[in-house]
Amino acid sequence: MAQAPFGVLLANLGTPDEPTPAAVRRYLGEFLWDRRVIDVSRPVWWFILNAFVLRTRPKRVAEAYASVWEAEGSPLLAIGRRQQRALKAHLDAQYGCDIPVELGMTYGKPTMESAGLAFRRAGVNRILVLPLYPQFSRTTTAAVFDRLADALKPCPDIPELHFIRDYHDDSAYIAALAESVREHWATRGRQNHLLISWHGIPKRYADEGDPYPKHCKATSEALARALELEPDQWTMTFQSRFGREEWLQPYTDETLKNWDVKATPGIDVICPGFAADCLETLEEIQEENRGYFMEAGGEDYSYVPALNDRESHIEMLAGLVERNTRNWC
Ligand SMILES: C=CC1=C(C)c2cc3[nH]c(cc4nc(cc5[nH]c(cc1n2)c(C)c5CCC(=O)O)C(CCC(=O)O)=C4C)c(C)c3C=C
Ligand SMILES: [Fe+2]
Ligand SMILES: [Fe+2]
Repeated sequence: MAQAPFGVLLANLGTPDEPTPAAVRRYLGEFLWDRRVIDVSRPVWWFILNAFVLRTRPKRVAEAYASVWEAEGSPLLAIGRRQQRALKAHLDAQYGCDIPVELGMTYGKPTMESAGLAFRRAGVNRILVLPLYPQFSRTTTAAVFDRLADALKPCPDIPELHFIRDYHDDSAYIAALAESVREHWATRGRQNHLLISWHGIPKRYADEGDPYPKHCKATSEALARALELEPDQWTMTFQSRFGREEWLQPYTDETLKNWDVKATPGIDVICPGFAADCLETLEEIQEENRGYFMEAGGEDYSYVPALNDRESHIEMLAGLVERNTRNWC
């Protein structure tokens, strides 16, 4: 086979190795120490993190992970591996050569270093970095950038890199989301309303210039347009609050607890910011938040799965790769 013109690094957040308090503690210790995620002054945050957060949170969160753990491991990693294999098969056929596709996590395994080593072994010195975050945020996309730069620090030479910053308004991404909702309606029945839930960030980060909420709004509006929804047929909210600071509003859990169930007894819920299902969708959205809605008197609550390794998602990612590597082919 011909020499590969480039490699693709699929980057995602990372996940614990096991659904145990010890493994979750290791994972959270690395994740929550990143200044891109939490920017509180280091001595103050070191004390809060070690004296409180890492003493209490891992046990509860490990139980939540255990409830969604798959035979292949954490859903985020298991689905990430399936995405990696499917994208590679697609690109190999498209380019007629062996295109290395590696998975690298910002926190935990597989590390960015292991991905870099695989590219070196394959002999590629041009790498397309594709963070699996459609909407840019300093807390996720910029953290990939930092982690990659750290991984490259010991290298005497570095590869040529192209970094995809976001794809929140990519037409194939919006079409894949709309297709997944239509398919869900066809198989599970259509509810009265679509709730579009996004992982939140502290409001202060947005006030300081993080474009994340603007990207979420643009994706939500484009999806609603693609599905021909009227403004009163969809709502956008933010989930996964952490700490005491104000986060982006409206909050998903509060919205569901106060839902007007008489007017709208059934809802479909989608989380377009997650390229792969994970703890935040499978446990927090599909279980915990369903509970709030049903307790409020709701009748039907139906979660539309993430794009995961569905064909239209892989084709969309292959399209991004193609457009961003034209100079290299
Ligand atoms: C200050 C804390 C956090 C910010 C800011 C944040 C932003 C953010 N996160 C994602 C995507 C994911 N987050 C996931 C889990 C998770 N997130 C936080 C905290 C912040 N996230 C924590 C503490 C956790 C772990 C679980 C817990 O302790 O509650 C995951 C799932 C990982 C998995 O293993 O399944 C994802 C994915 C985005 C997109 C985002 C900002 C845009
Ligand atoms: Fe998060
Ligand atoms: Fe959560």
